Amino acid sequence: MTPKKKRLPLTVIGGFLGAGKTTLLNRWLREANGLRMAVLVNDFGALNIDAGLIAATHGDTTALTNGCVCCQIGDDLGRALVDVIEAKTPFDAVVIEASGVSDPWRIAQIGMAAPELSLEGVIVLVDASAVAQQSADPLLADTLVRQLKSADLVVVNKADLASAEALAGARAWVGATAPGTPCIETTESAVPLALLSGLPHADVAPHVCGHDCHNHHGHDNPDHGSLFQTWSAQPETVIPAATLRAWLREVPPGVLRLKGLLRTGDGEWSEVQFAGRHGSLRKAAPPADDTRPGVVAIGLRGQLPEEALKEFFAP
Ligand SMILES: Nc1nc2c(ncn2[C@@H]2O[C@H](COP(=O)(O)OP(=O)(O)OP(=O)(O)O)[C@@H](O)[C@H]2O)c(=O)[nH]1
Repeated sequence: MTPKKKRLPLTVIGGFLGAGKTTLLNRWLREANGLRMAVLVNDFGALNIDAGLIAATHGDTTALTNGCVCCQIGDDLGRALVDVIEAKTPFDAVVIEASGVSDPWRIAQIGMAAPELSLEGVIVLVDASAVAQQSADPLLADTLVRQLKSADLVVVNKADLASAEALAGARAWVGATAPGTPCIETTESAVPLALLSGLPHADVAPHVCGHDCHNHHGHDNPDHGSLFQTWSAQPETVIPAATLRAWLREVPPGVLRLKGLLRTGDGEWSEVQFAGRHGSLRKAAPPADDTRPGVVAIGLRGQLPEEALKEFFAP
């Protein structure tokens, strides 16, 4: 019997800004243990900080640039997927991290167009500690709902930061928005890699969700690129860790998400993160290549405090 050529499983990770997508990706890469995973990362912003954070520890990461993967860089994604499919040393799986403001289902559709790929599923993360506030914001709600409706599996993450009441609220919101979609709760995006093969295979049934797919994955308002705005800088000077920590305690209003890799001392680098009202700073290995420091902030258009950001990061 001739063995059937195995199609490359594709998984798309989506979810709102800061929900834990990169954390999940890094976890899987740590667990991959001999599996060769191709990772395509898209950030909403001029600098692709995520690719830097992942590439700092793992290889085979392709940064997709130019904003939101689903509506602006279909070609880039297509080209990156062809490279993965045609790689001399074959990959075992491909994972795409969608930007925090994009619709992961659109990305999955681009992937499904390639006969060499088979869609394992779309995993959508939700920040348990912030989703109540985010979904109540009329300007953010549509993006969150669209993401959730794309999911084959919903991961309610950051359970450690949420009160019992907030967790119950997040669970109820997921249940009402994407009824019947499997949902798990995690801290630090603890979704085992082994779970991948258990996801519905969209090449068998386009989407196992119990709804009309067209409506279910409605894309009536894909223009989220104009809803959000980014600001970025590449500060060459050292910003001491204590100064950054103090700033993170009082991030100016209007910043929904901020992340970066910065110099915090002589030969010392730190990863700065802010999402859902929580900021953190941790030491990072100095980048091996000539990566420059960089920081990206995201907010609703017109609400990003650009002057305050510039004053602090790029005076
Ligand atoms: N306390 C806590 N922090 C978490 C958890 N998961 C992720 N984080 C932190 O939250 C911040 C954002 O996590 P990321 O994995 O970068 O989120 P993301 O969804 O990739 O963010 P974007 O790409 O900007 O949309 C980082 O500082 C993480 O270390 C969690 O379960 N609990």
